[in-house]
Amino acid sequence: MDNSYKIKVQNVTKEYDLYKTQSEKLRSFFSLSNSKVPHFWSLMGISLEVKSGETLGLIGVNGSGKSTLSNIISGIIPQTTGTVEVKGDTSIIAIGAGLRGNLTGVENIRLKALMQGLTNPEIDALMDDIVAFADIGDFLYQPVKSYSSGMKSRLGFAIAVHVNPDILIIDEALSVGDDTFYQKCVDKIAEFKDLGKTIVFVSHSLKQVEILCDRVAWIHYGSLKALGPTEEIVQDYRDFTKWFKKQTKKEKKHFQRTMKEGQKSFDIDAYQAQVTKERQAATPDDPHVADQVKKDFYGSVISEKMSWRNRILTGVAIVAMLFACVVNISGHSVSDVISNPAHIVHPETVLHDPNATSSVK
Ligand SMILES: Nc1ncnc2c1ncn2[C@@H]1O[C@H](COP(=O)(O)OP(=O)(O)OP(=O)(O)O)[C@@H](O)[C@H]1O
Repeated sequence: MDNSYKIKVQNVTKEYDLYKTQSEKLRSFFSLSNSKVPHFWSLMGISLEVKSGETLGLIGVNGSGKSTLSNIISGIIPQTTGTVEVKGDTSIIAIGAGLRGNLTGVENIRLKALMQGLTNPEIDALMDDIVAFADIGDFLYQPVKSYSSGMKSRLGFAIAVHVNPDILIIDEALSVGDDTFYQKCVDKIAEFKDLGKTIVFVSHSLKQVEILCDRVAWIHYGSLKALGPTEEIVQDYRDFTKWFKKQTKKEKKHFQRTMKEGQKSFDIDAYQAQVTKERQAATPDDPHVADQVKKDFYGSVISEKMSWRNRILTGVAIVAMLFACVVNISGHSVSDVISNPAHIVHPETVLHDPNATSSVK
């Protein structure tokens, strides 16, 4: 196995605002509301590398952040902070990921393949193989929204493995298929491994993880709890689930609540300060560490909230648009209204006054 990395994730966090309504979300986007929206940190600073030709498993309890991480690596959702370097074309297989519900299976095959950079003749040459692998019969000509989760998984898997990606991200795709399809997928994944492709494999099935993965990352309530050889990490995780199962109902609830509270109260500034301190300790002679950390945290992310500059520009654009609308309704030209603003509120005096100097548009 080549030791260079294919995927490098550094200090990645993901914050969600827990809006109650769409209007609350819209108001917050324009920062028109000061009401405190509760936050939730789905990821609280994940750093890991996936080596070229490696299969990395992502395991963890429900809601721990596995899909969030795989979606960030695939570029489906942006991270809140941190950097993600991906060398190669990823292709994600998650149930329904990237499939458009209103398009048929065949249309989805073409769309996803085109998005992956294939030409129409290349897609035509692959079509029969993809159709045979998916094996969903006439449903191929039906809109995907009518598919069962197993059918979506079959189609998604069939497309992803045939467009020849460098990196394959498989998120729980095997859990919904029947036994025949499962075996076909396992064989295909093994084929991919033999070809030296890089795979990120998200699964609750520790057996599948043991069969397929070289290393495993255990994501635990938004943090990277452990990363290492499959056997060791899977054993640690089994020990944890055994311990958890032994707890009383009340203890389990308390544990889960405490972990989730930690995700709600995560302090991104304190995390940035901690990373800065660690890097300064490692490179004490470098005076630019703080600036570099800031760049690493925020340099490659697009803010999901508006900056003050953009808010001002948006405000100016809205005022200009409203002004143009009112001028249009008044029947005057822009220059008339600017030289005599009263025209805007007395349009009829101009429209019907033959002595008026203003021109009517
Ligand atoms: N759009 C969203 N808005 C708010 N919270 C979200 C959103 N998407 C995910 N989350 C939260 O982020 C956390 C991580 O979710 P994620 O789907 O990544 O977990 P997971 O480990 O893949 O879970 P599972 O094993 O159940 O598939 C969960 O608590 C989830 O509720």
